[in-house]
Amino acid sequence: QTGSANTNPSDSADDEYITSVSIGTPAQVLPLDFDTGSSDLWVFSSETPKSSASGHVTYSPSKSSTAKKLSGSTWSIEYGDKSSSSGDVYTDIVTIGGFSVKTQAVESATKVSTQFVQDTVISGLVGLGFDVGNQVSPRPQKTWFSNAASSLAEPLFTADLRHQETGSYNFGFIDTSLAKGTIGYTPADGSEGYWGFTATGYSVGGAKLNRNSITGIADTGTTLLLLPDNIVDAYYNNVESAEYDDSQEGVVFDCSEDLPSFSFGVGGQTITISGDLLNLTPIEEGSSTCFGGLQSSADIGINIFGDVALKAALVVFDLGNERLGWAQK
Ligand SMILES: CSC[C@H](NC(=O)[C@H](Cc1ccccc1)NC(=O)N1CCOCC1)C(=O)N[C@@H](CC1CCCCC1)[C@@H](O)C(=O)OC(C)C
Repeated sequence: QTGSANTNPSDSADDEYITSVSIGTPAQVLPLDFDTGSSDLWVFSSETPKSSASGHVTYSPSKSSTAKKLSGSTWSIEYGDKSSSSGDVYTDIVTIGGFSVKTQAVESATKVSTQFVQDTVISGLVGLGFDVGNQVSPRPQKTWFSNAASSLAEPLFTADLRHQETGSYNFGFIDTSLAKGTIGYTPADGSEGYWGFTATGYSVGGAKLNRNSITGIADTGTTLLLLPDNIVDAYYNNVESAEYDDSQEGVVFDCSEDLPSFSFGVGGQTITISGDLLNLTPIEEGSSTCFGGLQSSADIGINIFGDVALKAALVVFDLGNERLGWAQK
C-alpha cells in the first residue's frame, strides 16, 4: 500500500507547507504542517479556547464516531522558534494521501502560543520525526508514519517541496521521475528524534565542492537553510549589497542582486540550490530589500537543512534503512 498527498506553500515566501489531513468518522479535514523536525500530531480542536481557535479549522472528537479519549495522557511541546502548544490526547482514524491509520494518537490542543493563534493557515502539525521525540506522557505515542510503516509497500516517505507551486509527500514509494539526478544515500541519525545526517562539503556558485563535513538535520518544518557563520559569510561575501539587519535578525540584500547558487555534498551527490531559491522574499510588501534564505545557525546550535534546501531536491526519508536519500530536482 502507498499514500500520496499534495502539499502547498502557505504564502509567497514559502514560509511553510500545508497538507490536507482527514481525521475521524465522518472525515474532518484539517490543513496541517508536516514536520520532520518533530514527532507529535497535534491539532486545534473543540477544546482549544474559542479566542485562540478563531480563524482555524478545528477537530471535534465528539463529532467523530471513531474517536476515543486516551485517558490520563497529556502532551506539551516547544519548537525551535519558541512557539508551543499542549493538551490531551484522543485516538482516531487519520488518513493522509489515501492511506489510513486506524488508531492514531491525535493530540488535541487546550493551549496554543500566540504564533499558532496568528498562523491561521495551519490547524496543527504532523510530526514525521522518530518516535523517540514524541511528547505524550505518561506513555509516548507513535507518529502517523511509524504506525503506517509496517503496512506501506516500503517503510519510507519522500518530500518534494516546490517554490510557489504544488509539491507532494509520498508514502511507501519513490517516484524517481520527480528528480533529475541520482538519489544518493547517507546514514540518518534518529537518536534525537529528528532526521540527522552529515553533508560532506559545500561550494558557492559553480565552484568545486570543498571537503567540510556539516552535521545537521533535514527539517520540512523549518523555512530556512541554517548553517555555521563561516559558511554564511563565505556565501554573502559574493553578494555586494549583503548586510546583517538587526531588526530582521538576518542578512538582507538588494532584491535586484543576482545571487550565486549554493551547493552541498551528500551521499556522493551534489545538491545545488539556485540563486533564486536563496532570495526568500522582500522584507516587507513592495520593499526593494530582500531577506536571505541562507542564515546563521549559531543561535540555534544545530544546522538545519530546511525548506530552502529541500526545495532543490527530492528527499527520501528511509526509516527501514535508517538513511536519507537526496537527488537534485
Ligand atoms: C530554528 S527552528 C525554527 C523553525 N521555525 C521556522 O522555521 C518558522 C516556521 C513558520 C513559518 C510560518 C509561520 C510560523 C512558523 N519560520 C521562521 O521562523 N521564519 C523566520 C525567518 O524567516 C522565515 C520564517 C521551527 O521551530 N520549526 C519547527 C516546526 C515549526 C512548524 C510551524 C509552526 C512552528 C513550528 C520544528 O521543525 C523544530 O522545532 O525543529 C527543531 C528540531 C529545530
